[in-house]
Amino acid sequence: MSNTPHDNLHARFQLAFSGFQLETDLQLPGSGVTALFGHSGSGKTTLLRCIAGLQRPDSGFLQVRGQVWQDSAQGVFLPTHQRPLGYVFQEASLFPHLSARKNMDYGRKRAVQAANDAELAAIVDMLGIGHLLDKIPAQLSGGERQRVGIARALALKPQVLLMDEPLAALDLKRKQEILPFLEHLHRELDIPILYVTHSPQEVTQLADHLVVLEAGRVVASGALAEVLTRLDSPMAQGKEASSVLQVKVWDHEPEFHLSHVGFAGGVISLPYQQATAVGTPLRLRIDARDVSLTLQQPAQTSILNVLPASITGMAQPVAGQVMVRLNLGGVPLLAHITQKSASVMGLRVGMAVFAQIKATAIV
Ligand SMILES: Nc1ncnc2c1ncn2[C@@H]1O[C@H](COP(=O)(O)OP(=O)(O)OP(=O)(O)O)[C@@H](O)[C@H]1O
Repeated sequence: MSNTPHDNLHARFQLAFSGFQLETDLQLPGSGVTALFGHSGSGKTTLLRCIAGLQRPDSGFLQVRGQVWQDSAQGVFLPTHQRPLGYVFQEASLFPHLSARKNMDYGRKRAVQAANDAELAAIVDMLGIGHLLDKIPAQLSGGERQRVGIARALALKPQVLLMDEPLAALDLKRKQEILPFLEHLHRELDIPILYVTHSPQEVTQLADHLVVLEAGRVVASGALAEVLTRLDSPMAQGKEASSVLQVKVWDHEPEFHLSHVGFAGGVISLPYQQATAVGTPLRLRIDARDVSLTLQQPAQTSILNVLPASITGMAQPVAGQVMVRLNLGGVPLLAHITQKSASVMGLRVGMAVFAQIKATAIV
C-alpha cells in the first residue's frame, strides 16, 4: 500500500544494469519543476525512462496524482502509450516534412487524450510560436524547434512532463531565449515537470524542488533553497555554489538605479528592476563567492547589503576554502570564503555574524 498524497508523484524503482544500479524512492510534488541533477551516468535519464515506461525496472511502483501506472507487486504496468505524459528530449525530433502545426496535430490525433483547439491555442500562445505554425522544422532555429517540441508534448494533455536536458543542444543565446518560455510554463501548468539538467543556472532559475542523484541513488531531495545549500550536496561544493532567495519588491530608487527587495532575513538592494511593480515576487540567485562575512556591522562600507545571520554549518570543499552555511531569518544562504579568513575570524557553528552581499552580484 502506498500512502502517497493524491496530488503527488511517487516513483520507487530498482533496476540493475551491469555495473550500474538504480535504486530510488522519490515522493515529488504534484506541480512545479523538479530538477534532476547529477553527474554523467548517475541515472537521470534511466529514471525518466522508467517513469515513461520505456525502461522496465526489476521492481517498481509509480503513482502519478492518484493514478497507479505501475506496481510490480500487483503485476500492474501501463505501457508507454497508455501513460499520459509528455517527453521532451535534447533535440525536438519533429517530422521534417510537416509544418509545426501538423507536427502538433500528428500526436493529437493519435492520443488517448489531447488538447482541444482552444487549449492548443493557449499552448501555442504560452510558447510564443503562433507565427511559426506554417513553417517546417528546417525553417526554424534550434530554440524554436524546441518550443514546438514542447508544445507538441503539451498538446497531449500530459499528467506529467519529462524534460531531458531540453536546452543542452542550444547555444547560450538560444538558451537565454527559451528560458523565459520555460518559466512561463512553470507558472501556467498545474502538472509536475521533471527536468534533467547539468546546468546549475537552469536549476536555480527554474526549479522548485531539487533531486540530486549519485550512482543511481538519491542523495538529496527537497525544496530548492534547502537542497542547494546543503553542505553535503555536490552543488554546494563547487565554484558555482549559490543560494536562491524568494523575495518581494519593496520599493525603487531610480535616482541611484536601485531597487530594494524584502524577505524574512531583511532587505536587499539590487540593480534597478524597472519593469517590476512593488509587491512582485522575485527569485534571486546569490553566488556563494559574492557573500563575505564580518563580525561587526561595518560603519562605513561600499557594500549596501549587510544582514545579520548565524552560522549553521561549515565545510571545506577544497583545501584553503571554506563554505559557510548561514541562517538569515530562517532562510539559508551560502558564503564561500578562504580558510584563512575563517581562521582569523574564529568562525564556528552557532556564531552570530553579518553577511555582506554585493548588490551587483544579484540576478
Ligand atoms: N540499456 C542500458 N543497458 C545497460 N546499461 C545502461 C543502459 N542504459 C543506461 N545504462 C547505464 O546506466 C548508467 C546511467 O545512465 P543514464 O543515462 O541514466 O545516466 P545520466 O545521469 O542520464 O547521464 P548523462 O548525464 O550523461 O545523460 C550509465 O552507467 C549507463 O551506462
